[in-house]
Amino acid sequence: MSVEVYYDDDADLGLIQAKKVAVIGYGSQGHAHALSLRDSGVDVVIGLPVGSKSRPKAEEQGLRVLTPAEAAAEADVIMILAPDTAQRSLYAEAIAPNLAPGKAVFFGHGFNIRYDLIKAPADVDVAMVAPKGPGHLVRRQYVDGKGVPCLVAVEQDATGTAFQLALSYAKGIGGTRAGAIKTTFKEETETDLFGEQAVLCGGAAALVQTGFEVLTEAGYAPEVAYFECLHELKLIVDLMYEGGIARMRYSVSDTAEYGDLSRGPRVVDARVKEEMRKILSEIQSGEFAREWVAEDEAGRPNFAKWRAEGAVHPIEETGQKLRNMMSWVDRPITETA
Ligand SMILES: NC(=O)C1=CN([C@@H]2O[C@H](COP(=O)(O)OP(=O)(O)OC[C@H]3O[C@@H](n4cnc5c(N)ncnc54)[C@H](OP(=O)(O)O)[C@@H]3O)[C@@H](O)[C@H]2O)C=CC1
Ligand SMILES: CC[C@](O)(C(C)=O)C(=O)O
Ligand SMILES: [Mg+2]
Ligand SMILES: [Mg+2]
Repeated sequence: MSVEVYYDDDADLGLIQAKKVAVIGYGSQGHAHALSLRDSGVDVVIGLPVGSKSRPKAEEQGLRVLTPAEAAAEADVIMILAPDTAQRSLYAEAIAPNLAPGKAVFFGHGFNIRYDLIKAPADVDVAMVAPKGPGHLVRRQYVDGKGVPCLVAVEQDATGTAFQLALSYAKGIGGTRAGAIKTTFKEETETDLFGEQAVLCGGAAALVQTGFEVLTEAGYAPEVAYFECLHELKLIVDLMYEGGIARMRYSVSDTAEYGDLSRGPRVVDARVKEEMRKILSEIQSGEFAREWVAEDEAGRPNFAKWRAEGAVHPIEETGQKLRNMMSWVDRPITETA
């Protein structure tokens, strides 16, 4: 099955420049979309609740900030970049009452549409522009003249132009510099959740922490274990990013490559693969979504407990100390104006 990939020349920036865009939320993705759209010549307004701690940041960066309802009322395109768990009530209270035929509701991730938490009226466009990277890097890449690839999807095409408009939006945030892939809300949501749970965040964090624990519990210095299991991972992944696993294997020693080929499959073995399949089926069945929505409604007790446990894992203290010695590594996460 081949996918359709769109680049800058396939997208007409004029389509989004002709609209007023409300970006609702000014966090990781919100600030990146808003600032890059503005720099691409788009008329942007930010929607944030009164008292939101993001308000001063957006205002300092020269953006006009209204409440979500006011921003939605003014805009032709409403991009929802509040947390996934906040979107359902935000939509019901502030966005739905301010929709009109021909407007567009956009998402940066398909969670609320895929799991039927939001249902838009038939006369509006519903589309998605989902960058495949953290918001702060989406902005950094845009500023550096590069881009983070995006997934673009249309759930509802009331105007007949929803896809071209979404592609134009993707161009405005630098996505079509790297490539925008046409997909569906279902595919984006399920693969994004799987990727972050099994590989990118959950899998990688557990791999790093466990490797660090094995070395330090065996008596090796935490500093050596940190460099080995965390710091160097970025350098190894950089090679994979640039030229695939093959380039990484080309660059490491034969000894490392033999260890990789002979031991890697023992670490990520058939049991791990089976667990990954289970994780995927919980996503596909909606079990994960129900669990996460219930956890959020209960005040996030497990989330808070696990987050606190992670924050005091010994690798964090060791890392903090070592990163302080490498000024070029500890690059603060800033909202690049
Ligand atoms: N983080 C990422 O890089 C990626 C995120 N996404 C998707 O983008 C969306 C946004 O996620 P992310 O950027 O991580 O979110 P963040 O948690 O970083 O930021 C959320 C923003 O929304 C604001 N907010 C909170 N509640 C409301 C509300 N009820 N109404 C309006 N604004 C509100 C917050 O304000 P305050 O400061 O007051 O809390 C904050 O500005 C999600 O759908 C996510 O899945 C997709 C790809 C990557
Ligand atoms: C990998 C995590 C992510 O899906 C992302 C940055 O793409 C997210 O939801 O933040
Ligand atoms: Mg993602
Ligand atoms: Mg995600």
